[in-house]
Amino acid sequence: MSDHQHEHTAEGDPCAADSGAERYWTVDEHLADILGTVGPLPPLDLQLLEAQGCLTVERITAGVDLPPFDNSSMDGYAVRIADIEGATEEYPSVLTVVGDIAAGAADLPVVGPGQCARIMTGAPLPPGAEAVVPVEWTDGGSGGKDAAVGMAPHSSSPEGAGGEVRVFQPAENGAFVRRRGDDITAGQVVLPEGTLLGPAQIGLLAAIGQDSVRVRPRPRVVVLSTGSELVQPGTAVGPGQISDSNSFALTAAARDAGAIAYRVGGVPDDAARLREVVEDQLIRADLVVTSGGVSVGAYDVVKEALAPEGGEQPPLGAISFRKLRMQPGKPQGFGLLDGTVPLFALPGNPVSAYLSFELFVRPAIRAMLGAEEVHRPVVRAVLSQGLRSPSGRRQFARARYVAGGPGEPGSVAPVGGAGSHLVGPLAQANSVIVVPEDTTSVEAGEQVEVVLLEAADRPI
Ligand SMILES: Nc1nc2c(c(=O)[nH]1)N[C@H]1C(S)=C(S)[C@@H](COP(=O)(O)OP(=O)(O)OC[C@H]3O[C@@H](n4cnc5c(N)ncnc54)[C@H](O)[C@@H]3O)O[C@H]1N2
Ligand code: MOO
Repeated sequence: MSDHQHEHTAEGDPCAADSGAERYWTVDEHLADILGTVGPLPPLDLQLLEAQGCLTVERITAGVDLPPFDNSSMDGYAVRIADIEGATEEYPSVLTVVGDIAAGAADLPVVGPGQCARIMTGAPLPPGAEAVVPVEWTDGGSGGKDAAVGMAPHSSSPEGAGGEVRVFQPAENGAFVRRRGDDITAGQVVLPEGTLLGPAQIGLLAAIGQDSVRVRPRPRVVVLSTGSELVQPGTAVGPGQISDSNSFALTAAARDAGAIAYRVGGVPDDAARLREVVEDQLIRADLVVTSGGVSVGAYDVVKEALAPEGGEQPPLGAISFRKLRMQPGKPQGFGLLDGTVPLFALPGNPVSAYLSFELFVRPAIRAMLGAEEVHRPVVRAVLSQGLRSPSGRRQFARARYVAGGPGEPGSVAPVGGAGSHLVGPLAQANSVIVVPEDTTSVEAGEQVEVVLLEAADRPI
């Protein structure tokens, strides 16, 4: 066995120390419990920019035509086509300019035979006009024979809105005119139910005059970490202390999943204090995530606070603490606070906490958002180095995945060892290799299942 393979054995891993008597849940049973408990949040009307990244809950119908009126797609002259038939550079049509129409103009001149109106892009086509000729096809009203390259600004040259203009080319009926309703007609369904609102969809809603939209809102996720050893990053780390990294990683992961996430810094190992904090946070939480304090240690306060045994206080909710057939992430707590707010009590080891979030909390957040696909993408890839795995556990080994060429599987290499404290390699990983419960080793060259943690597409 190579040194590298040795690193990936479960030897020395605390998760290997099972008592045997207790019932273990499978990963799939735990996930089924979660997805059977958590559902989409009730819809809300949100301001357009608040709704970015959310899914619509009803189809959106336009109440207006777009464009709302016939208008010019060019800066030029609004003309009657009979007046410019056969026009050439040598024999231009000479038209009388009866007015100047800016975008937003409401009072429009009538264009009669032999007449035209100077018109800007987006300005309404005046009555009588049938087409627009771009200013480049004219002398721009200069009286000269040469084509104009542009128009003098109205403020410095108001005379351009009068006098005469020479047109050097004919145009077809409707040339450079954007017709009312050629984009969208009133009554048309512009976004089906379940549309993900990105920039273009938000722009469309604004274009049809909507300032709010009915969506599944982003869940508000409160992340708290427990442990008296924790200090906040930026403050001095004393003997036996460590920086609280879980609350940062999990808050970032919650945002990445599409939630509005609130990070609550470390709560000391004091069950009464933790109960208070959780109760306070319930005001703003659609989902609560804690890390630490769920194994069998004397200071594992999350269990004590949330599922007190024989205590005086009633439990805050029905939180079940269980062991899973997985590594990392063996101890897990899940249930509803107050009968409504899901709480995930994740293990404290940083790798366990983060991977538990990706595998269990992220799907719950996405289910609350109303997403159809709640899981990270899974692919098959060729393992580039042998890997050992504990028996009876589904192992999630941190890895780097490289996509293959067209029609080819990608390749995947484990990074770091199996220790749940290894945050360095975790930051290099873009995926996890899934080794099934009954597999204790996989050889280089074999295909494995890989969960991609960095999807190419966005959260929902
Ligand atoms: N006798 C046993 N001991 C342990 C078992 C077991 O079955 N029997 N399970 C081990 C496994 S597996 C895990 S995972 C951990 C879970 O422990 P807890 O959830 O109770 O977490 P803590 O004890 O509070 O902390 C574990 C570890 O993680 C560090 N930690 C905690 N919070 C943070 C944070 N916010 N940021 C960074 N690091 C954090 C903490 O300092 C500990 O080193 O239990 C094993 N033990
Ligand atoms: O099972 Mo624990 O690996 O360190 O979460």
